[in-house]
Amino acid sequence: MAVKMTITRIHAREILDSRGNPTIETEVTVETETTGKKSTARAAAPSGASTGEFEAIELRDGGERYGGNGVQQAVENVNTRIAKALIGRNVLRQENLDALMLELDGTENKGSLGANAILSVSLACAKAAAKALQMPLYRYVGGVNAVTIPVPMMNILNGGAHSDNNLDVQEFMILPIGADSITEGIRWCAEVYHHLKKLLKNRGLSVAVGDEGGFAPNIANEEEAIQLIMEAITKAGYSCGRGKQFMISLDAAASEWKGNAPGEYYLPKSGKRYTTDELIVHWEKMIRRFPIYSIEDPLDEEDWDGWKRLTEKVGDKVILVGDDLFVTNPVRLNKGISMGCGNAILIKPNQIGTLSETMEAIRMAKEHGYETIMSHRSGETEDTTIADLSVGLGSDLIKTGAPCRGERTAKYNRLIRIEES
Ligand SMILES: O=C(O)[C@@H](CO)OP(=O)(O)O
Ligand SMILES: [Mg+2]
Repeated sequence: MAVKMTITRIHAREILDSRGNPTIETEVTVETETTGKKSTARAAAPSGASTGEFEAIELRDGGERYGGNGVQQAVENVNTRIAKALIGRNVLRQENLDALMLELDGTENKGSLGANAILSVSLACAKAAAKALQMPLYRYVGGVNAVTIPVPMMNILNGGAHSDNNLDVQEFMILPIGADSITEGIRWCAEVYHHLKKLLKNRGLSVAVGDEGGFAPNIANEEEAIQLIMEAITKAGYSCGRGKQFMISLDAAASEWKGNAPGEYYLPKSGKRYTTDELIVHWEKMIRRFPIYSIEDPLDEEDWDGWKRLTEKVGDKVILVGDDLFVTNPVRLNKGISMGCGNAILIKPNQIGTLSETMEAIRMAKEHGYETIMSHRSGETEDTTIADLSVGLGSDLIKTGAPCRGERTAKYNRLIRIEES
């Protein structure tokens, strides 16, 4: 006999994210048929700043309230249209629930209900199901396969769209690849973070932080930023390089560098211009010079041919991560796989809008040998769902910001607890 856990209540509200912008949070209550016991769980949608052009639509109200950023329409969509369609359904049928919301939305990009509305319901349903079954979320989504903890990629220096002042590259991350556990890896990263702070202070540079908690000093260029980070790693007593304790990852977020025409790049802060081929040469040099584990969005989201050429040239030396390129979308990932673009995918559930499609993207990536990196957004809440998903869905890595700011540490701390369990 199939177990039935019926959705009895769905309620959304508008809350604040870490940038002080409104976002949507949804609560789902389910009743276990055999016992009559009720379980409630909630999930919130995060929000990006350097959003990919091909992401599912995040519904915002427009108008004057919250400068147009309100999500009252998305809240209304959950409390009326989605609630009506899902109440009475079995919460254990996640795929079915997600498919129902897609059907109800009826658009290609979830622009009718809003991907933020849909995601908050999709994740809250999974969390409520896990709670009703008295299991942690990672176990519910991963079953017996949930046995590995990802390596953290900590963004300790912010640039690009995440800070107004300094560098064109958006994120400078450290990876404790030599750590034996995530608890140890997180500690190493936090130690490096504090040494970087000291180094910056000693040089009279600002230690104010960007959106993801990394420092945002006025540094002249990317090379200097990486050198500083490597110095902080050494000062903290660790080694840096392939096969050593730490490696470095970058998120160029090059879709923010659109030039006048396709194949042309303009870096807004330094004022530099590149063609696709010049940028490829630039990345080849950077990889030769520094211990770089991965580069995310090294090229624009529409520069498929450039991605293919770059992957052919350096794909055996470095991980090339598609964020804006793939937008967690199985259709775009499929195109990238068949063309040979990149060798890893960033997984952001809110780029696609449902848990089922997120799982599909991960399944496809794994099947084709692409690394998977679970990721936060630059606008986050204290919701820790992605920590559980990273374990449950077997992500190789997780990027969720600096070891400071509560919305970031909430995820790292959750991973420490999962590891202990
Ligand atoms: O580009 C990214 O990878 C993300 C998260 O770090 O930034 P945003 O959420 O602003 O898109
Ligand atoms: Mg990115």
